[in-house]
Amino acid sequence: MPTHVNLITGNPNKLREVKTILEAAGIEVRSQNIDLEEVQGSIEEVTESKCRRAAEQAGGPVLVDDTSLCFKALGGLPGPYIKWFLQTLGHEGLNNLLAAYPDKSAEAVATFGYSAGPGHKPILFQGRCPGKIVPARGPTDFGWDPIFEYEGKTFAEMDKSEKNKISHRSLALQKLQDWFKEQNKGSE
Ligand SMILES: O=c1nc[nH]c2c1ncn2[C@H]1C[C@H](O)[C@@H](COP(=O)(O)OP(=O)(O)OP(=O)(O)O)O1
Ligand SMILES: [Mg+2]
Repeated sequence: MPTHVNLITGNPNKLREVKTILEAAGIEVRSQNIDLEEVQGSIEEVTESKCRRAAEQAGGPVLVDDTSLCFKALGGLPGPYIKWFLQTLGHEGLNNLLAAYPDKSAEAVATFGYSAGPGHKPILFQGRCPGKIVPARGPTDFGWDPIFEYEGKTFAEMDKSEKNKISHRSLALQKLQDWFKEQNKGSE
């Protein structure tokens, strides 16, 4: 296990969740807020490019998190473009996108990219959480949490610890920790 990671993000809510999850496993989370250009493409392409840029700009090992929200009825859109859809349409507009479809199911997808430094190929770790899109319920402090329902509760209605147990982000970070452990074995 590395003793720390450098999470490059401009999102304080993400940072808080990643800190809670990784610091429980003994990995210190440092962070730099570098504004990274985000390209278009598949979820994996977007994360890989974001991670490469982050490593170049930070000049060392980095971790990034790119989060998608995929609507089944829309063939996976907005996907990695959820940030712009959310900013432009809001919670109500996102619900309205699905008005024409009976299927409200969605998937929250966290894709972390880890790079050992500039020029090193990013390694991706993905976690997916199934849910459905509902009219907003609960506190509105983090993104689309109020409109994403998992087993009867929106993410916003859950305690932070409850969300962190089942979320897309915690599933992805579990894979990252498993990989760190594997790497350690190899070097022993
Ligand atoms: O667990 C989450 N629950 C609710 N909303 C969330 C979550 N995780 C990300 N989000 C929001 C933030 C942004 O509107 C979009 C993802 O965009 P994304 O580019 O990954 O995040 P960002 O630009 O805020 O931060 P960063 O500097 O790490 O790229 O979904
Ligand atoms: Mg972003």
